[in-house]
Amino acid sequence: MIETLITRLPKCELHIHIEGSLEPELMFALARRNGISLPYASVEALRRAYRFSKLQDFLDIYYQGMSVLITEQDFYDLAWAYLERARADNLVHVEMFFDPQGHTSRGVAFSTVINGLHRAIVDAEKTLGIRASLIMCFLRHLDEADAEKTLDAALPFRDRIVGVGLDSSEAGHPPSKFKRVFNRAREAGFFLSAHAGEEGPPEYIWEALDVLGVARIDHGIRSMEDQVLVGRLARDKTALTVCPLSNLRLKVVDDLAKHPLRRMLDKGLMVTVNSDDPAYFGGYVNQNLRAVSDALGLGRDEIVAIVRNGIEASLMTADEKSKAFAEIERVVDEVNL
Ligand SMILES: Nc1ncnc2[nH]cnc12
Ligand SMILES: [Zn+2]
Repeated sequence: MIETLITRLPKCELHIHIEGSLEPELMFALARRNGISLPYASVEALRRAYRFSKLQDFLDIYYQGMSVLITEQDFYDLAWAYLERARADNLVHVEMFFDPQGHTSRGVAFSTVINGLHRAIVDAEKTLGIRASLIMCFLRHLDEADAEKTLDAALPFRDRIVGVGLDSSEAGHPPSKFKRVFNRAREAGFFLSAHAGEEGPPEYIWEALDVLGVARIDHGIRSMEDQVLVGRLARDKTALTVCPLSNLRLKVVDDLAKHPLRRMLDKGLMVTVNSDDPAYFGGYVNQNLRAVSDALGLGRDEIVAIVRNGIEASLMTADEKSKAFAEIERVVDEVNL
């Protein structure tokens, strides 16, 4: 029954790295198309390599995987495959991260990336009825000057990018390292978010809020180690884009039954559930919702609250949000748990 509810509710995804949706089958197809050889004999061998003991283990494989993306059509095919999959999960709106420096550092032009992703988004809106927006992330293991250059490259495409985020290796790379570039992004009118408190300490969440001035925290699960911070996040209704299967696969939690998500909800935090890098972590949004529902015994009210949070925290228009809330009411009545 919870299963039916999860499937049928209209949902948003606010934390998906589009390069992290590159399924092994598509990775091999693109490698073949572009004459690139991968250091794995088969799709199965590649999948077997997806055993991580920390964030950096994953990132090493993730950057290697994205090296098959060369042409505009590759970026189109990547985003299109994800959007079709998202539609099957009944997502109505997606805010999609992309990592331009993961491509420009390999000689792929910024315009190639953005043109391919944007074209898939336009087509998906027309033929799948799903809306998507792009959030450009700076790689925090690189220096701020590199992020500044990336922001300069993005400005001609300002109308195709809604926001700016911060991702990659968290430990040792505090948000404050990117203070100036985030200030510039704010002045240019971008929505701001940052990964913080995934592996990094609660101090990084404070910095993301107070130094970078972000409106949303990606992950943020380590906020639970600082009750003053929890109070602040709850009072301000700051959305946290939590990614349970990612946390499990990257050993941020060793057991989903111990995941802090339910405690976060109990503290009044605005928790949303998302997939992060679904091709690597074994689940899209519905699978993440199912997994936490099973492991933490979440019932109808908690699932509906999480899904409503995702809609509320999204960049959809007020009108789109009202429609989604009305559809939630309708589905809840119909499923009648
Ligand atoms: N979970 C994650 N944390 C930080 N950077 C990432 N880039 C892609 N996935 C990420
Ligand atoms: Zn992420």
